[in-house]
Amino acid sequence: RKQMQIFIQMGIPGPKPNFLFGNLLTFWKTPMFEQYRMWAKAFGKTYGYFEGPSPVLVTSDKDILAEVFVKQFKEFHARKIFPVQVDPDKDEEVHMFFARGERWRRLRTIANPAFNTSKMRMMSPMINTQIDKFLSVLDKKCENNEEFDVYDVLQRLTFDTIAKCGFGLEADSIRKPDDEYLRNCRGVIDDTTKRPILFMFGFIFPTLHRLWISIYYWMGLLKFNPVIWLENKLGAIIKERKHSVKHESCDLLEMLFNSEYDPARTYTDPLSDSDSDVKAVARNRFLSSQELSSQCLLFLLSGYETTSTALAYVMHEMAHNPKVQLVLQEEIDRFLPFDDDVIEYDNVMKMEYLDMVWRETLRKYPLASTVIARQCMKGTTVKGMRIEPGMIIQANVWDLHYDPDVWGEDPNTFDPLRFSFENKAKLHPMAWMPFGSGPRACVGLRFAQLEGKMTIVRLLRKFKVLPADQVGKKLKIIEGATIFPKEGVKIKLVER
Ligand code: HEM
Repeated sequence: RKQMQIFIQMGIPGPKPNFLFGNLLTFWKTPMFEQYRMWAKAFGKTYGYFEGPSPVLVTSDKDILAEVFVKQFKEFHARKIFPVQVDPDKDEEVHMFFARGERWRRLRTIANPAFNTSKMRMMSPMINTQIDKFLSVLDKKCENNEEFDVYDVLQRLTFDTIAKCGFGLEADSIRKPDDEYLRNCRGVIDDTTKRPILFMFGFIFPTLHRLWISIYYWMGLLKFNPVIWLENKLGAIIKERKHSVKHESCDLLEMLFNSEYDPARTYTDPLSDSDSDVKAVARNRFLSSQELSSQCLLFLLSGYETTSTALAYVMHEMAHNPKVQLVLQEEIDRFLPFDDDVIEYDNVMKMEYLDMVWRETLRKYPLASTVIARQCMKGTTVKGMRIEPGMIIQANVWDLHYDPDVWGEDPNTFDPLRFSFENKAKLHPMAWMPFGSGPRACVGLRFAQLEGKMTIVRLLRKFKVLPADQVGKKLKIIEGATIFPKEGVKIKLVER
Protein backbone atom coordinates (compact mmCIF):
# COMPACT_ATOMS: atom_id res chain seq x y z
CA ARG A 1 0.00 0.00 0.00
CA LYS A 2 2.89 2.30 0.89
CA GLN A 3 4.50 1.71 -2.51
CA MET A 4 1.21 2.60 -4.19
CA GLN A 5 1.41 6.13 -2.78
CA ILE A 6 4.25 7.00 -5.11
CA PHE A 7 2.23 8.76 -7.82
CA ILE A 8 0.19 10.66 -5.21
CA GLN A 9 3.48 11.86 -3.68
CA MET A 10 4.70 12.91 -7.12
CA GLY A 11 1.42 14.75 -7.78
CA ILE A 12 0.70 12.57 -10.82
CA PRO A 13 -2.91 11.52 -11.51
CA GLY A 14 -4.03 8.03 -12.44
CA PRO A 15 -6.60 5.27 -11.88
CA LYS A 16 -7.03 4.00 -8.33
CA PRO A 17 -5.07 0.78 -7.82
CA ASN A 18 -6.27 -2.34 -6.03
CA PHE A 19 -3.80 -3.13 -3.19
CA LEU A 20 -3.01 -6.58 -4.62
CA PHE A 21 -3.40 -6.36 -8.40
CA GLY A 22 -2.69 -2.68 -8.92
CA ASN A 23 -4.59 -1.89 -12.15
CA LEU A 24 -3.78 -5.16 -13.89
CA LEU A 25 -7.34 -6.51 -13.95
CA THR A 26 -8.32 -3.74 -16.36
CA PHE A 27 -6.19 -5.37 -19.05
CA TRP A 28 -8.11 -8.58 -18.70
CA LYS A 29 -11.03 -6.83 -20.44
CA THR A 30 -9.46 -4.06 -22.50
CA PRO A 31 -6.25 -4.27 -24.57
CA MET A 32 -3.41 -2.18 -23.15
CA PHE A 33 -3.12 0.20 -26.09
CA GLU A 34 -6.83 1.07 -25.90
CA GLN A 35 -6.82 1.39 -22.13
CA TYR A 36 -3.80 3.73 -22.29
CA ARG A 37 -5.72 6.04 -24.60
CA MET A 38 -8.84 5.91 -22.44
CA TRP A 39 -6.83 6.81 -19.35
CA ALA A 40 -5.11 9.64 -21.26
CA LYS A 41 -8.57 11.11 -21.96
CA ALA A 42 -9.41 10.93 -18.25
CA PHE A 43 -6.07 11.95 -16.69
CA GLY A 44 -4.12 13.85 -19.35
CA LYS A 45 -0.88 13.23 -21.23
CA THR A 46 1.07 11.89 -18.21
CA TYR A 47 -0.37 9.58 -15.58
CA GLY A 48 0.60 6.59 -13.46
CA TYR A 49 -0.81 3.12 -12.86
CA PHE A 50 0.39 -0.09 -11.17
CA GLU A 51 1.16 -3.59 -12.43
CA GLY A 52 0.91 -5.43 -9.11
CA PRO A 53 3.09 -3.21 -6.91
CA SER A 54 5.24 -1.90 -9.79
CA PRO A 55 4.65 1.72 -10.87
CA VAL A 56 4.29 2.52 -14.58
CA LEU A 57 4.35 6.13 -15.74
CA VAL A 58 2.53 6.44 -19.08
CA THR A 59 3.13 9.52 -21.18
CA SER A 60 2.56 11.07 -24.57
CA ASP A 61 4.42 14.24 -23.54
CA LYS A 62 7.03 14.54 -26.28
CA ASP A 63 9.55 16.40 -24.11
CA ILE A 64 9.44 13.72 -21.42
CA LEU A 65 9.80 11.02 -24.09
CA ALA A 66 12.80 12.79 -25.63
CA GLU A 67 14.48 12.93 -22.19
CA VAL A 68 13.83 9.27 -21.38
CA PHE A 69 14.46 7.64 -24.76
CA VAL A 70 17.26 9.85 -26.06
CA LYS A 71 18.85 12.46 -23.81
CA GLN A 72 18.98 10.48 -20.55
CA PHE A 73 19.33 7.06 -22.15
CA LYS A 74 22.14 6.20 -19.71
CA GLU A 75 19.61 6.28 -16.86
CA PHE A 76 16.94 4.44 -18.89
CA HIS A 77 18.78 1.76 -20.87
CA ALA A 78 16.59 -1.19 -19.76
CA ARG A 79 13.27 -2.47 -21.07
CA LYS A 80 10.27 -3.38 -18.98
CA ILE A 81 10.89 -6.80 -17.42
CA PHE A 82 8.16 -9.40 -17.65
CA PRO A 83 7.70 -11.62 -14.62
CA VAL A 84 8.27 -14.85 -16.50
CA GLN A 85 11.37 -14.13 -18.50
CA VAL A 86 15.04 -15.00 -18.15
CA ASP A 87 17.27 -12.77 -16.00
CA PRO A 88 18.45 -9.88 -18.23
CA ASP A 89 21.81 -9.66 -16.48
CA LYS A 90 22.74 -13.24 -15.66
CA ASP A 91 21.10 -15.84 -17.88
CA GLU A 92 23.11 -16.95 -20.89
CA GLU A 93 20.07 -17.20 -23.19
CA VAL A 94 19.23 -13.48 -22.93
CA HIS A 95 18.99 -11.88 -26.36
CA MET A 96 19.31 -8.27 -27.36
CA PHE A 97 15.64 -7.44 -26.77
CA PHE A 98 15.76 -8.15 -23.03
CA ALA A 99 19.45 -7.51 -22.30
CA ARG A 100 20.44 -4.26 -20.63
CA GLY A 101 23.50 -2.18 -19.72
CA GLU A 102 26.86 -3.27 -21.09
CA ARG A 103 25.49 -6.62 -22.16
CA TRP A 104 22.88 -4.97 -24.36
CA ARG A 105 25.48 -2.59 -25.77
CA ARG A 106 27.73 -5.51 -26.75
CA LEU A 107 24.92 -7.51 -28.41
CA ARG A 108 23.62 -4.46 -30.22
CA THR A 109 27.07 -3.37 -31.40
CA ILE A 110 27.65 -6.81 -32.89
CA ALA A 111 24.24 -6.89 -34.62
CA ASN A 112 24.15 -3.31 -35.96
CA PRO A 113 26.43 -3.89 -39.00
CA ALA A 114 24.20 -6.74 -40.19
CA PHE A 115 21.49 -4.15 -40.93
CA ASN A 116 23.52 -1.38 -42.54
CA THR A 117 22.75 0.02 -45.98
CA SER A 118 25.33 -2.03 -47.88
CA LYS A 119 23.98 -5.27 -46.35
CA MET A 120 20.47 -4.22 -47.34
CA ARG A 121 21.63 -3.72 -50.94
CA MET A 122 23.07 -7.24 -50.88
CA MET A 123 19.80 -8.66 -49.58
CA SER A 124 17.53 -7.13 -52.27
CA PRO A 125 17.96 -10.05 -54.74
CA MET A 126 17.13 -12.61 -52.01
CA ILE A 127 14.00 -10.65 -51.10
CA ASN A 128 13.01 -10.45 -54.78
CA THR A 129 13.20 -14.24 -55.12
CA GLN A 130 10.71 -14.64 -52.26
CA ILE A 131 8.41 -11.96 -53.71
CA ASP A 132 8.42 -13.86 -57.06
CA LYS A 133 6.87 -16.87 -55.29
CA PHE A 134 4.43 -14.61 -53.43
CA LEU A 135 3.27 -13.04 -56.70
CA SER A 136 2.75 -16.42 -58.31
CA VAL A 137 0.32 -17.28 -55.49
CA LEU A 138 -1.47 -13.96 -56.01
CA ASP A 139 -1.68 -14.63 -59.77
CA LYS A 140 -3.79 -17.69 -59.06
CA LYS A 141 -6.06 -15.84 -56.62
CA CYS A 142 -6.55 -13.14 -59.23
CA GLU A 143 -7.25 -15.61 -62.06
CA ASN A 144 -9.92 -17.30 -59.92
CA ASN A 145 -11.37 -13.94 -58.89
CA GLU A 146 -11.01 -15.20 -55.34
CA GLU A 147 -11.56 -13.20 -52.15
CA PHE A 148 -8.75 -14.15 -49.80
CA ASP A 149 -6.95 -13.25 -46.59
CA VAL A 150 -3.84 -11.38 -47.72
CA TYR A 151 -2.46 -11.32 -44.14
CA ASP A 152 -2.02 -15.09 -44.26
CA VAL A 153 -0.08 -14.96 -47.54
CA LEU A 154 2.00 -12.01 -46.31
CA GLN A 155 2.97 -13.91 -43.17
CA ARG A 156 4.23 -16.72 -45.39
CA LEU A 157 6.18 -14.26 -47.51
CA THR A 158 7.86 -12.48 -44.60
CA PHE A 159 8.56 -15.78 -42.89
CA ASP A 160 10.25 -17.23 -45.99
CA THR A 161 12.18 -13.98 -46.45
CA ILE A 162 13.60 -13.79 -42.92
CA ALA A 163 14.33 -17.54 -43.03
CA LYS A 164 16.32 -17.05 -46.25
CA CYS A 165 17.93 -13.67 -45.48
CA GLY A 166 18.50 -14.65 -41.86
CA PHE A 167 19.69 -18.22 -42.02
CA GLY A 168 19.85 -19.32 -45.65
CA LEU A 169 16.85 -21.56 -44.97
CA GLU A 170 14.58 -22.39 -47.95
CA ALA A 171 11.36 -22.59 -45.93
CA ASP A 172 8.92 -22.23 -48.86
CA SER A 173 5.93 -21.91 -46.51
CA ILE A 174 4.22 -19.99 -49.29
CA ARG A 175 3.72 -23.24 -51.17
CA LYS A 176 3.36 -25.52 -48.15
CA PRO A 177 0.11 -24.68 -46.38
CA ASP A 178 1.14 -26.46 -43.17
CA ASP A 179 4.81 -25.59 -42.91
CA GLU A 180 6.15 -26.69 -39.49
CA TYR A 181 8.39 -23.68 -38.96
CA LEU A 182 5.64 -21.21 -39.71
CA ARG A 183 3.14 -23.16 -37.60
CA ASN A 184 5.44 -22.97 -34.59
CA CYS A 185 6.27 -19.30 -35.08
CA ARG A 186 2.53 -18.63 -35.18
CA GLY A 187 2.20 -20.73 -32.02
CA VAL A 188 4.67 -18.46 -30.21
CA ILE A 189 2.82 -15.31 -31.29
CA ASP A 190 -0.64 -16.77 -30.49
CA ASP A 191 0.53 -17.57 -26.96
CA THR A 192 1.23 -13.88 -26.43
CA THR A 193 -2.48 -13.03 -26.89
CA LYS A 194 -3.36 -15.18 -23.87
CA ARG A 195 -3.07 -13.79 -20.35
CA PRO A 196 -2.07 -16.79 -18.27
CA ILE A 197 -2.71 -16.79 -14.53
CA LEU A 198 1.01 -17.43 -13.98
CA PHE A 199 1.82 -14.04 -15.49
CA MET A 200 -0.68 -12.41 -13.16
CA PHE A 201 1.04 -13.97 -10.12
CA GLY A 202 4.38 -12.92 -11.55
CA PHE A 203 3.25 -9.29 -11.76
CA ILE A 204 1.80 -9.32 -8.24
CA PHE A 205 4.86 -10.91 -6.62
CA PRO A 206 7.79 -9.84 -8.83
CA THR A 207 10.40 -10.77 -6.22
CA LEU A 208 9.46 -14.45 -6.62
CA HIS A 209 10.65 -14.20 -10.20
CA ARG A 210 12.83 -17.37 -10.01
CA LEU A 211 9.87 -19.43 -8.78
CA TRP A 212 7.64 -18.31 -11.68
CA ILE A 213 10.37 -19.15 -14.18
CA SER A 214 10.75 -22.65 -12.72
CA ILE A 215 7.00 -23.28 -12.82
CA TYR A 216 6.88 -22.00 -16.40
CA TYR A 217 9.74 -24.31 -17.31
CA TRP A 218 8.10 -27.38 -15.73
CA MET A 219 4.78 -26.55 -17.37
CA GLY A 220 6.66 -26.42 -20.66
CA LEU A 221 7.70 -30.03 -20.15
CA LEU A 222 4.07 -31.09 -19.83
CA LYS A 223 2.86 -29.59 -23.08
CA PHE A 224 4.42 -28.89 -26.45
CA ASN A 225 6.41 -25.63 -26.42
CA PRO A 226 6.95 -24.04 -29.86
CA VAL A 227 9.82 -21.89 -28.54
CA ILE A 228 11.82 -24.96 -27.58
CA TRP A 229 11.03 -26.60 -30.94
CA LEU A 230 12.30 -23.51 -32.79
CA GLU A 231 15.39 -23.24 -30.59
CA ASN A 232 16.31 -26.85 -31.36
CA LYS A 233 15.82 -26.38 -35.10
CA LEU A 234 17.86 -23.19 -35.16
CA GLY A 235 20.55 -24.90 -33.07
CA ALA A 236 20.78 -27.64 -35.72
CA ILE A 237 21.02 -25.08 -38.55
CA ILE A 238 23.79 -23.23 -36.73
CA LYS A 239 25.69 -26.47 -36.08
CA GLU A 240 25.42 -27.55 -39.68
CA ARG A 241 26.62 -24.19 -40.96
CA LYS A 242 29.54 -24.23 -38.55
CA HIS A 243 30.73 -27.51 -39.96
CA SER A 244 30.19 -26.69 -43.62
CA VAL A 245 33.49 -26.11 -45.35
CA LYS A 246 32.98 -22.64 -46.74
CA HIS A 247 30.43 -19.97 -45.90
CA GLU A 248 29.45 -18.06 -48.99
CA SER A 249 26.15 -16.53 -48.00
CA CYS A 250 25.62 -12.94 -46.97
CA ASP A 251 22.79 -13.73 -44.54
CA LEU A 252 22.42 -12.52 -40.95
CA LEU A 253 23.72 -15.77 -39.54
CA GLU A 254 26.93 -15.44 -41.52
CA MET A 255 27.47 -11.95 -40.16
CA LEU A 256 26.75 -13.07 -36.61
CA PHE A 257 29.03 -16.09 -37.09
CA ASN A 258 31.92 -13.79 -37.62
CA SER A 259 31.18 -12.52 -34.14
CA GLU A 260 31.03 -15.85 -32.38
CA TYR A 261 33.64 -16.42 -29.67
CA ASP A 262 35.71 -19.53 -30.35
CA PRO A 263 37.86 -20.55 -27.35
CA ALA A 264 40.19 -22.54 -29.61
CA ARG A 265 41.01 -19.60 -31.86
CA THR A 266 43.95 -17.26 -31.33
CA TYR A 267 42.83 -13.68 -31.02
CA THR A 268 45.22 -10.81 -31.26
CA ASP A 269 44.82 -7.46 -29.63
CA PRO A 270 47.45 -4.84 -30.31
CA LEU A 271 46.67 -3.17 -27.00
CA SER A 272 47.60 -6.10 -24.80
CA ASP A 273 50.45 -8.60 -24.30
CA SER A 274 48.69 -10.91 -21.89
CA ASP A 275 46.89 -13.90 -23.38
CA SER A 276 44.11 -13.86 -20.78
CA ASP A 277 43.47 -10.16 -21.43
CA VAL A 278 43.27 -10.83 -25.13
CA LYS A 279 40.81 -13.65 -24.58
CA ALA A 280 38.73 -11.49 -22.27
CA VAL A 281 38.58 -8.73 -24.84
CA ALA A 282 37.73 -11.22 -27.55
CA ARG A 283 35.01 -12.82 -25.45
CA ASN A 284 33.61 -9.41 -24.89
CA ARG A 285 33.52 -8.60 -28.57
CA PHE A 286 32.13 -11.93 -29.73
CA LEU A 287 28.96 -13.94 -29.22
CA SER A 288 28.80 -17.20 -27.28
CA SER A 289 27.02 -20.12 -28.99
CA GLN A 290 23.99 -19.70 -26.74
CA GLU A 291 23.85 -15.96 -27.44
CA LEU A 292 24.12 -16.67 -31.15
CA SER A 293 21.11 -18.99 -31.18
CA SER A 294 19.06 -16.67 -28.94
CA GLN A 295 19.74 -13.75 -31.28
CA CYS A 296 18.71 -15.91 -34.25
CA LEU A 297 15.40 -16.84 -32.64
CA LEU A 298 14.75 -13.18 -31.87
CA PHE A 299 15.41 -12.16 -35.48
CA LEU A 300 13.22 -14.95 -36.84
CA LEU A 301 10.23 -13.99 -34.70
CA SER A 302 10.55 -10.22 -34.92
CA GLY A 303 11.44 -10.35 -38.60
CA TYR A 304 8.35 -12.22 -39.71
CA GLU A 305 5.54 -11.04 -37.46
CA THR A 306 5.98 -7.28 -37.52
CA THR A 307 6.60 -6.76 -41.23
CA SER A 308 3.69 -8.95 -42.35
CA THR A 309 1.36 -7.10 -39.98
CA ALA A 310 2.51 -3.72 -41.30
CA LEU A 311 1.96 -4.92 -44.88
CA ALA A 312 -1.49 -6.27 -44.03
CA TYR A 313 -2.48 -2.81 -42.79
CA VAL A 314 -1.09 -1.25 -46.00
CA MET A 315 -3.24 -3.63 -48.08
CA HIS A 316 -6.34 -2.84 -46.02
CA GLU A 317 -5.81 0.89 -46.53
CA MET A 318 -5.09 0.50 -50.25
CA ALA A 319 -8.30 -1.49 -50.72
CA HIS A 320 -10.37 1.19 -48.97
CA ASN A 321 -8.59 4.27 -50.37
CA PRO A 322 -8.59 3.82 -54.18
CA LYS A 323 -7.38 7.40 -54.80
CA VAL A 324 -4.28 6.88 -52.65
CA GLN A 325 -3.66 3.58 -54.39
CA LEU A 326 -3.83 5.27 -57.79
CA VAL A 327 -1.37 8.02 -56.85
CA LEU A 328 1.03 5.39 -55.56
CA GLN A 329 0.68 3.32 -58.73
CA GLU A 330 1.40 6.40 -60.82
CA GLU A 331 4.60 6.96 -58.86
CA ILE A 332 5.61 3.31 -59.27
CA ASP A 333 4.98 3.46 -63.04
CA ARG A 334 7.03 6.65 -63.29
CA PHE A 335 10.02 5.10 -61.51
CA LEU A 336 9.77 1.71 -63.21
CA PRO A 337 8.43 2.30 -66.73
CA PHE A 338 9.84 -0.89 -68.31
CA ASP A 339 8.85 -4.49 -67.66
CA ASP A 340 12.43 -5.57 -67.01
CA ASP A 341 13.18 -2.76 -64.50
CA VAL A 342 14.59 -4.39 -61.38
CA ILE A 343 13.16 -3.31 -58.05
CA GLU A 344 15.94 -2.92 -55.52
CA TYR A 345 17.13 -0.89 -52.58
CA ASP A 346 18.10 2.28 -54.46
CA ASN A 347 14.99 2.87 -56.56
CA VAL A 348 12.56 1.82 -53.84
CA MET A 349 14.11 4.21 -51.32
CA LYS A 350 13.73 7.14 -53.71
CA MET A 351 9.93 6.87 -54.01
CA GLU A 352 8.53 9.70 -51.92
CA TYR A 353 4.84 8.90 -52.02
CA LEU A 354 5.59 5.27 -51.17
CA ASP A 355 7.44 6.49 -48.10
CA MET A 356 4.46 8.64 -47.12
CA VAL A 357 2.08 5.66 -47.45
CA TRP A 358 4.44 3.50 -45.34
CA ARG A 359 4.73 6.15 -42.64
CA GLU A 360 1.01 6.92 -42.58
CA THR A 361 0.22 3.21 -42.20
CA LEU A 362 2.54 2.93 -39.21
CA ARG A 363 1.11 6.14 -37.76
CA LYS A 364 -2.41 4.77 -37.93
CA TYR A 365 -1.34 1.32 -36.72
CA PRO A 366 1.75 1.52 -34.45
CA LEU A 367 1.67 -2.23 -34.13
CA ALA A 368 4.51 -2.73 -31.63
CA SER A 369 3.63 0.20 -29.36
CA THR A 370 3.36 -1.71 -26.09
CA VAL A 371 7.06 -2.64 -26.06
CA ILE A 372 8.11 1.01 -26.33
CA ALA A 373 8.97 1.45 -22.67
CA ARG A 374 12.06 1.93 -20.53
CA GLN A 375 12.94 1.14 -16.94
CA CYS A 376 14.71 3.73 -14.81
CA MET A 377 18.05 2.27 -13.69
CA LYS A 378 19.42 5.30 -11.85
CA GLY A 379 17.40 7.95 -10.00
CA THR A 380 17.08 11.15 -12.01
CA THR A 381 14.90 14.18 -12.68
CA VAL A 382 12.85 14.45 -15.87
CA LYS A 383 11.00 17.68 -16.62
CA GLY A 384 10.85 18.49 -12.90
CA MET A 385 9.68 14.98 -11.87
CA ARG A 386 11.89 12.88 -9.61
CA ILE A 387 12.02 9.36 -11.08
CA GLU A 388 13.32 6.59 -8.82
CA PRO A 389 15.07 3.38 -10.03
CA GLY A 390 12.66 0.63 -11.04
CA MET A 391 9.91 2.88 -12.40
CA ILE A 392 8.75 2.04 -15.94
CA ILE A 393 8.17 4.84 -18.42
CA GLN A 394 5.73 3.68 -21.09
CA ALA A 395 5.30 5.72 -24.28
CA ASN A 396 1.61 6.16 -25.10
CA VAL A 397 2.21 5.85 -28.83
CA TRP A 398 -1.43 5.56 -29.95
CA ASP A 399 -2.19 8.79 -28.12
CA LEU A 400 0.77 10.46 -29.84
CA HIS A 401 -0.22 9.15 -33.27
CA TYR A 402 -3.84 10.26 -32.91
CA ASP A 403 -3.19 13.67 -31.36
CA PRO A 404 -5.46 16.15 -33.26
CA ASP A 405 -3.09 19.03 -32.35
CA VAL A 406 -0.40 17.35 -34.44
CA TRP A 407 -2.32 15.43 -37.10
CA GLY A 408 -5.35 17.69 -37.62
CA GLU A 409 -9.08 17.30 -37.11
CA ASP A 410 -9.54 13.68 -38.11
CA PRO A 411 -6.56 11.41 -37.31
CA ASN A 412 -8.70 8.38 -38.19
CA THR A 413 -8.58 9.12 -41.92
CA PHE A 414 -5.74 7.66 -43.96
CA ASP A 415 -3.86 10.60 -45.44
CA PRO A 416 -0.25 10.06 -46.59
CA LEU A 417 0.17 13.81 -47.20
CA ARG A 418 0.59 14.23 -43.46
CA PHE A 419 4.15 13.13 -44.27
CA SER A 420 4.78 15.41 -47.23
CA PHE A 421 8.21 17.04 -47.22
CA GLU A 422 6.93 20.31 -45.66
CA ASN A 423 4.74 18.61 -43.06
CA LYS A 424 7.45 16.13 -42.07
CA ALA A 425 9.89 18.96 -41.43
CA LYS A 426 7.46 20.48 -38.89
CA LEU A 427 7.01 17.29 -36.84
CA HIS A 428 8.52 16.94 -33.36
CA PRO A 429 11.09 14.05 -33.42
CA MET A 430 8.93 12.11 -30.95
CA ALA A 431 5.58 12.70 -32.70
CA TRP A 432 5.91 9.52 -34.79
CA MET A 433 7.59 6.55 -33.17
CA PRO A 434 6.35 3.16 -34.47
CA PHE A 435 9.93 1.84 -34.30
CA GLY A 436 10.62 3.33 -30.88
CA SER A 437 13.32 5.93 -30.44
CA GLY A 438 16.91 6.53 -29.33
CA PRO A 439 19.78 4.03 -29.19
CA ARG A 440 17.38 1.12 -28.51
CA ALA A 441 15.02 1.82 -31.41
CA CYS A 442 14.23 -1.14 -33.71
CA VAL A 443 17.44 -2.63 -35.11
CA GLY A 444 15.55 -4.24 -38.02
CA LEU A 445 13.96 -0.98 -39.24
CA ARG A 446 15.91 -0.88 -42.51
CA PHE A 447 15.21 -4.50 -43.27
CA ALA A 448 11.48 -4.13 -42.53
CA GLN A 449 11.31 -0.99 -44.65
CA LEU A 450 13.12 -2.55 -47.59
CA GLU A 451 11.10 -5.75 -47.60
CA GLY A 452 7.85 -3.85 -46.99
CA LYS A 453 8.40 -1.31 -49.74
CA MET A 454 9.64 -3.85 -52.30
CA THR A 455 6.54 -5.97 -51.68
CA ILE A 456 4.15 -3.02 -52.02
CA VAL A 457 5.81 -1.86 -55.24
CA ARG A 458 5.80 -5.25 -56.91
CA LEU A 459 2.24 -6.04 -55.86
CA LEU A 460 0.75 -2.70 -56.91
CA ARG A 461 2.69 -2.67 -60.15
CA LYS A 462 0.83 -5.78 -61.18
CA PHE A 463 -2.54 -5.66 -59.42
CA LYS A 464 -5.25 -3.31 -58.30
CA VAL A 465 -6.33 -4.09 -54.73
CA LEU A 466 -10.07 -4.11 -53.96
CA PRO A 467 -11.88 -4.74 -50.69
CA ALA A 468 -13.67 -8.07 -50.38
CA ASP A 469 -17.47 -7.85 -50.57
CA GLN A 470 -19.21 -7.44 -47.22
CA VAL A 471 -16.08 -6.26 -45.49
CA GLY A 472 -16.32 -3.07 -43.46
CA LYS A 473 -13.74 -0.30 -43.50
CA LYS A 474 -12.91 -0.72 -39.81
CA LEU A 475 -10.61 -3.58 -38.92
CA LYS A 476 -11.00 -5.62 -35.76
CA ILE A 477 -7.64 -5.67 -34.04
CA ILE A 478 -6.25 -7.75 -31.21
CA GLU A 479 -3.25 -7.28 -28.93
CA GLY A 480 -0.51 -9.82 -28.31
CA ALA A 481 3.22 -9.33 -28.87
CA THR A 482 2.02 -6.96 -31.61
CA ILE A 483 -1.35 -5.39 -32.40
CA PHE A 484 -2.68 -7.24 -35.44
CA PRO A 485 -5.86 -7.76 -37.51
CA LYS A 486 -7.92 -10.30 -35.59
CA GLU A 487 -9.72 -11.79 -38.58
CA GLY A 488 -7.08 -11.16 -41.21
CA VAL A 489 -7.44 -8.73 -44.13
CA LYS A 490 -9.76 -9.88 -46.90
CA ILE A 491 -9.18 -8.45 -50.38
CA LYS A 492 -9.67 -9.16 -54.09
CA LEU A 493 -7.19 -8.50 -56.88
CA VAL A 494 -7.67 -7.31 -60.46
CA GLU A 495 -4.81 -7.42 -62.95
CA ARG A 496 -3.79 -3.93 -64.10
C1 HEM B 1 7.32 -2.93 -39.52
C2 HEM B 1 8.16 -3.72 -38.88
C3 HEM B 1 8.69 -3.50 -37.49
C4 HEM B 1 8.21 -2.71 -36.47
C5 HEM B 1 6.99 -1.79 -36.50
C6 HEM B 1 9.12 -2.87 -35.35
C7 HEM B 1 8.99 -2.21 -34.14
C8 HEM B 1 9.89 -2.31 -33.10
C9 HEM B 1 9.78 -1.57 -31.87
C10 HEM B 1 8.68 -0.59 -31.52
C11 HEM B 1 10.83 -1.92 -31.10
C12 HEM B 1 11.14 -1.37 -29.70
C13 HEM B 1 11.92 -0.07 -29.86
C14 HEM B 1 12.12 0.71 -28.59
O1 HEM B 1 11.96 0.18 -27.50
O2 HEM B 1 12.46 1.93 -28.69
C15 HEM B 1 11.62 -2.87 -31.83
C16 HEM B 1 12.79 -3.44 -31.36
C17 HEM B 1 13.45 -4.45 -32.03
N1 HEM B 1 13.18 -4.93 -33.29
FE1 HEM B 1 11.72 -4.29 -34.53
N2 HEM B 1 10.10 -3.76 -35.69
C18 HEM B 1 9.90 -4.16 -36.99
C19 HEM B 1 10.68 -5.04 -37.71
C20 HEM B 1 11.78 -5.71 -37.23
C21 HEM B 1 12.58 -6.65 -37.98
C22 HEM B 1 12.35 -7.00 -39.45
C23 HEM B 1 13.55 -7.13 -37.13
C24 HEM B 1 14.67 -8.11 -37.37
C25 HEM B 1 14.94 -8.72 -38.47
C26 HEM B 1 13.36 -6.47 -35.85
C27 HEM B 1 14.15 -6.68 -34.74
C28 HEM B 1 14.05 -5.93 -33.57
C29 HEM B 1 14.97 -6.11 -32.44
C30 HEM B 1 16.09 -7.13 -32.34
C31 HEM B 1 14.60 -5.16 -31.48
C32 HEM B 1 15.26 -4.92 -30.13
C33 HEM B 1 16.28 -3.79 -30.24
C34 HEM B 1 17.01 -3.49 -28.95
O3 HEM B 1 16.47 -3.71 -27.87
O4 HEM B 1 18.14 -2.98 -29.04
N3 HEM B 1 12.28 -5.62 -35.95
N4 HEM B 1 11.03 -3.11 -33.05
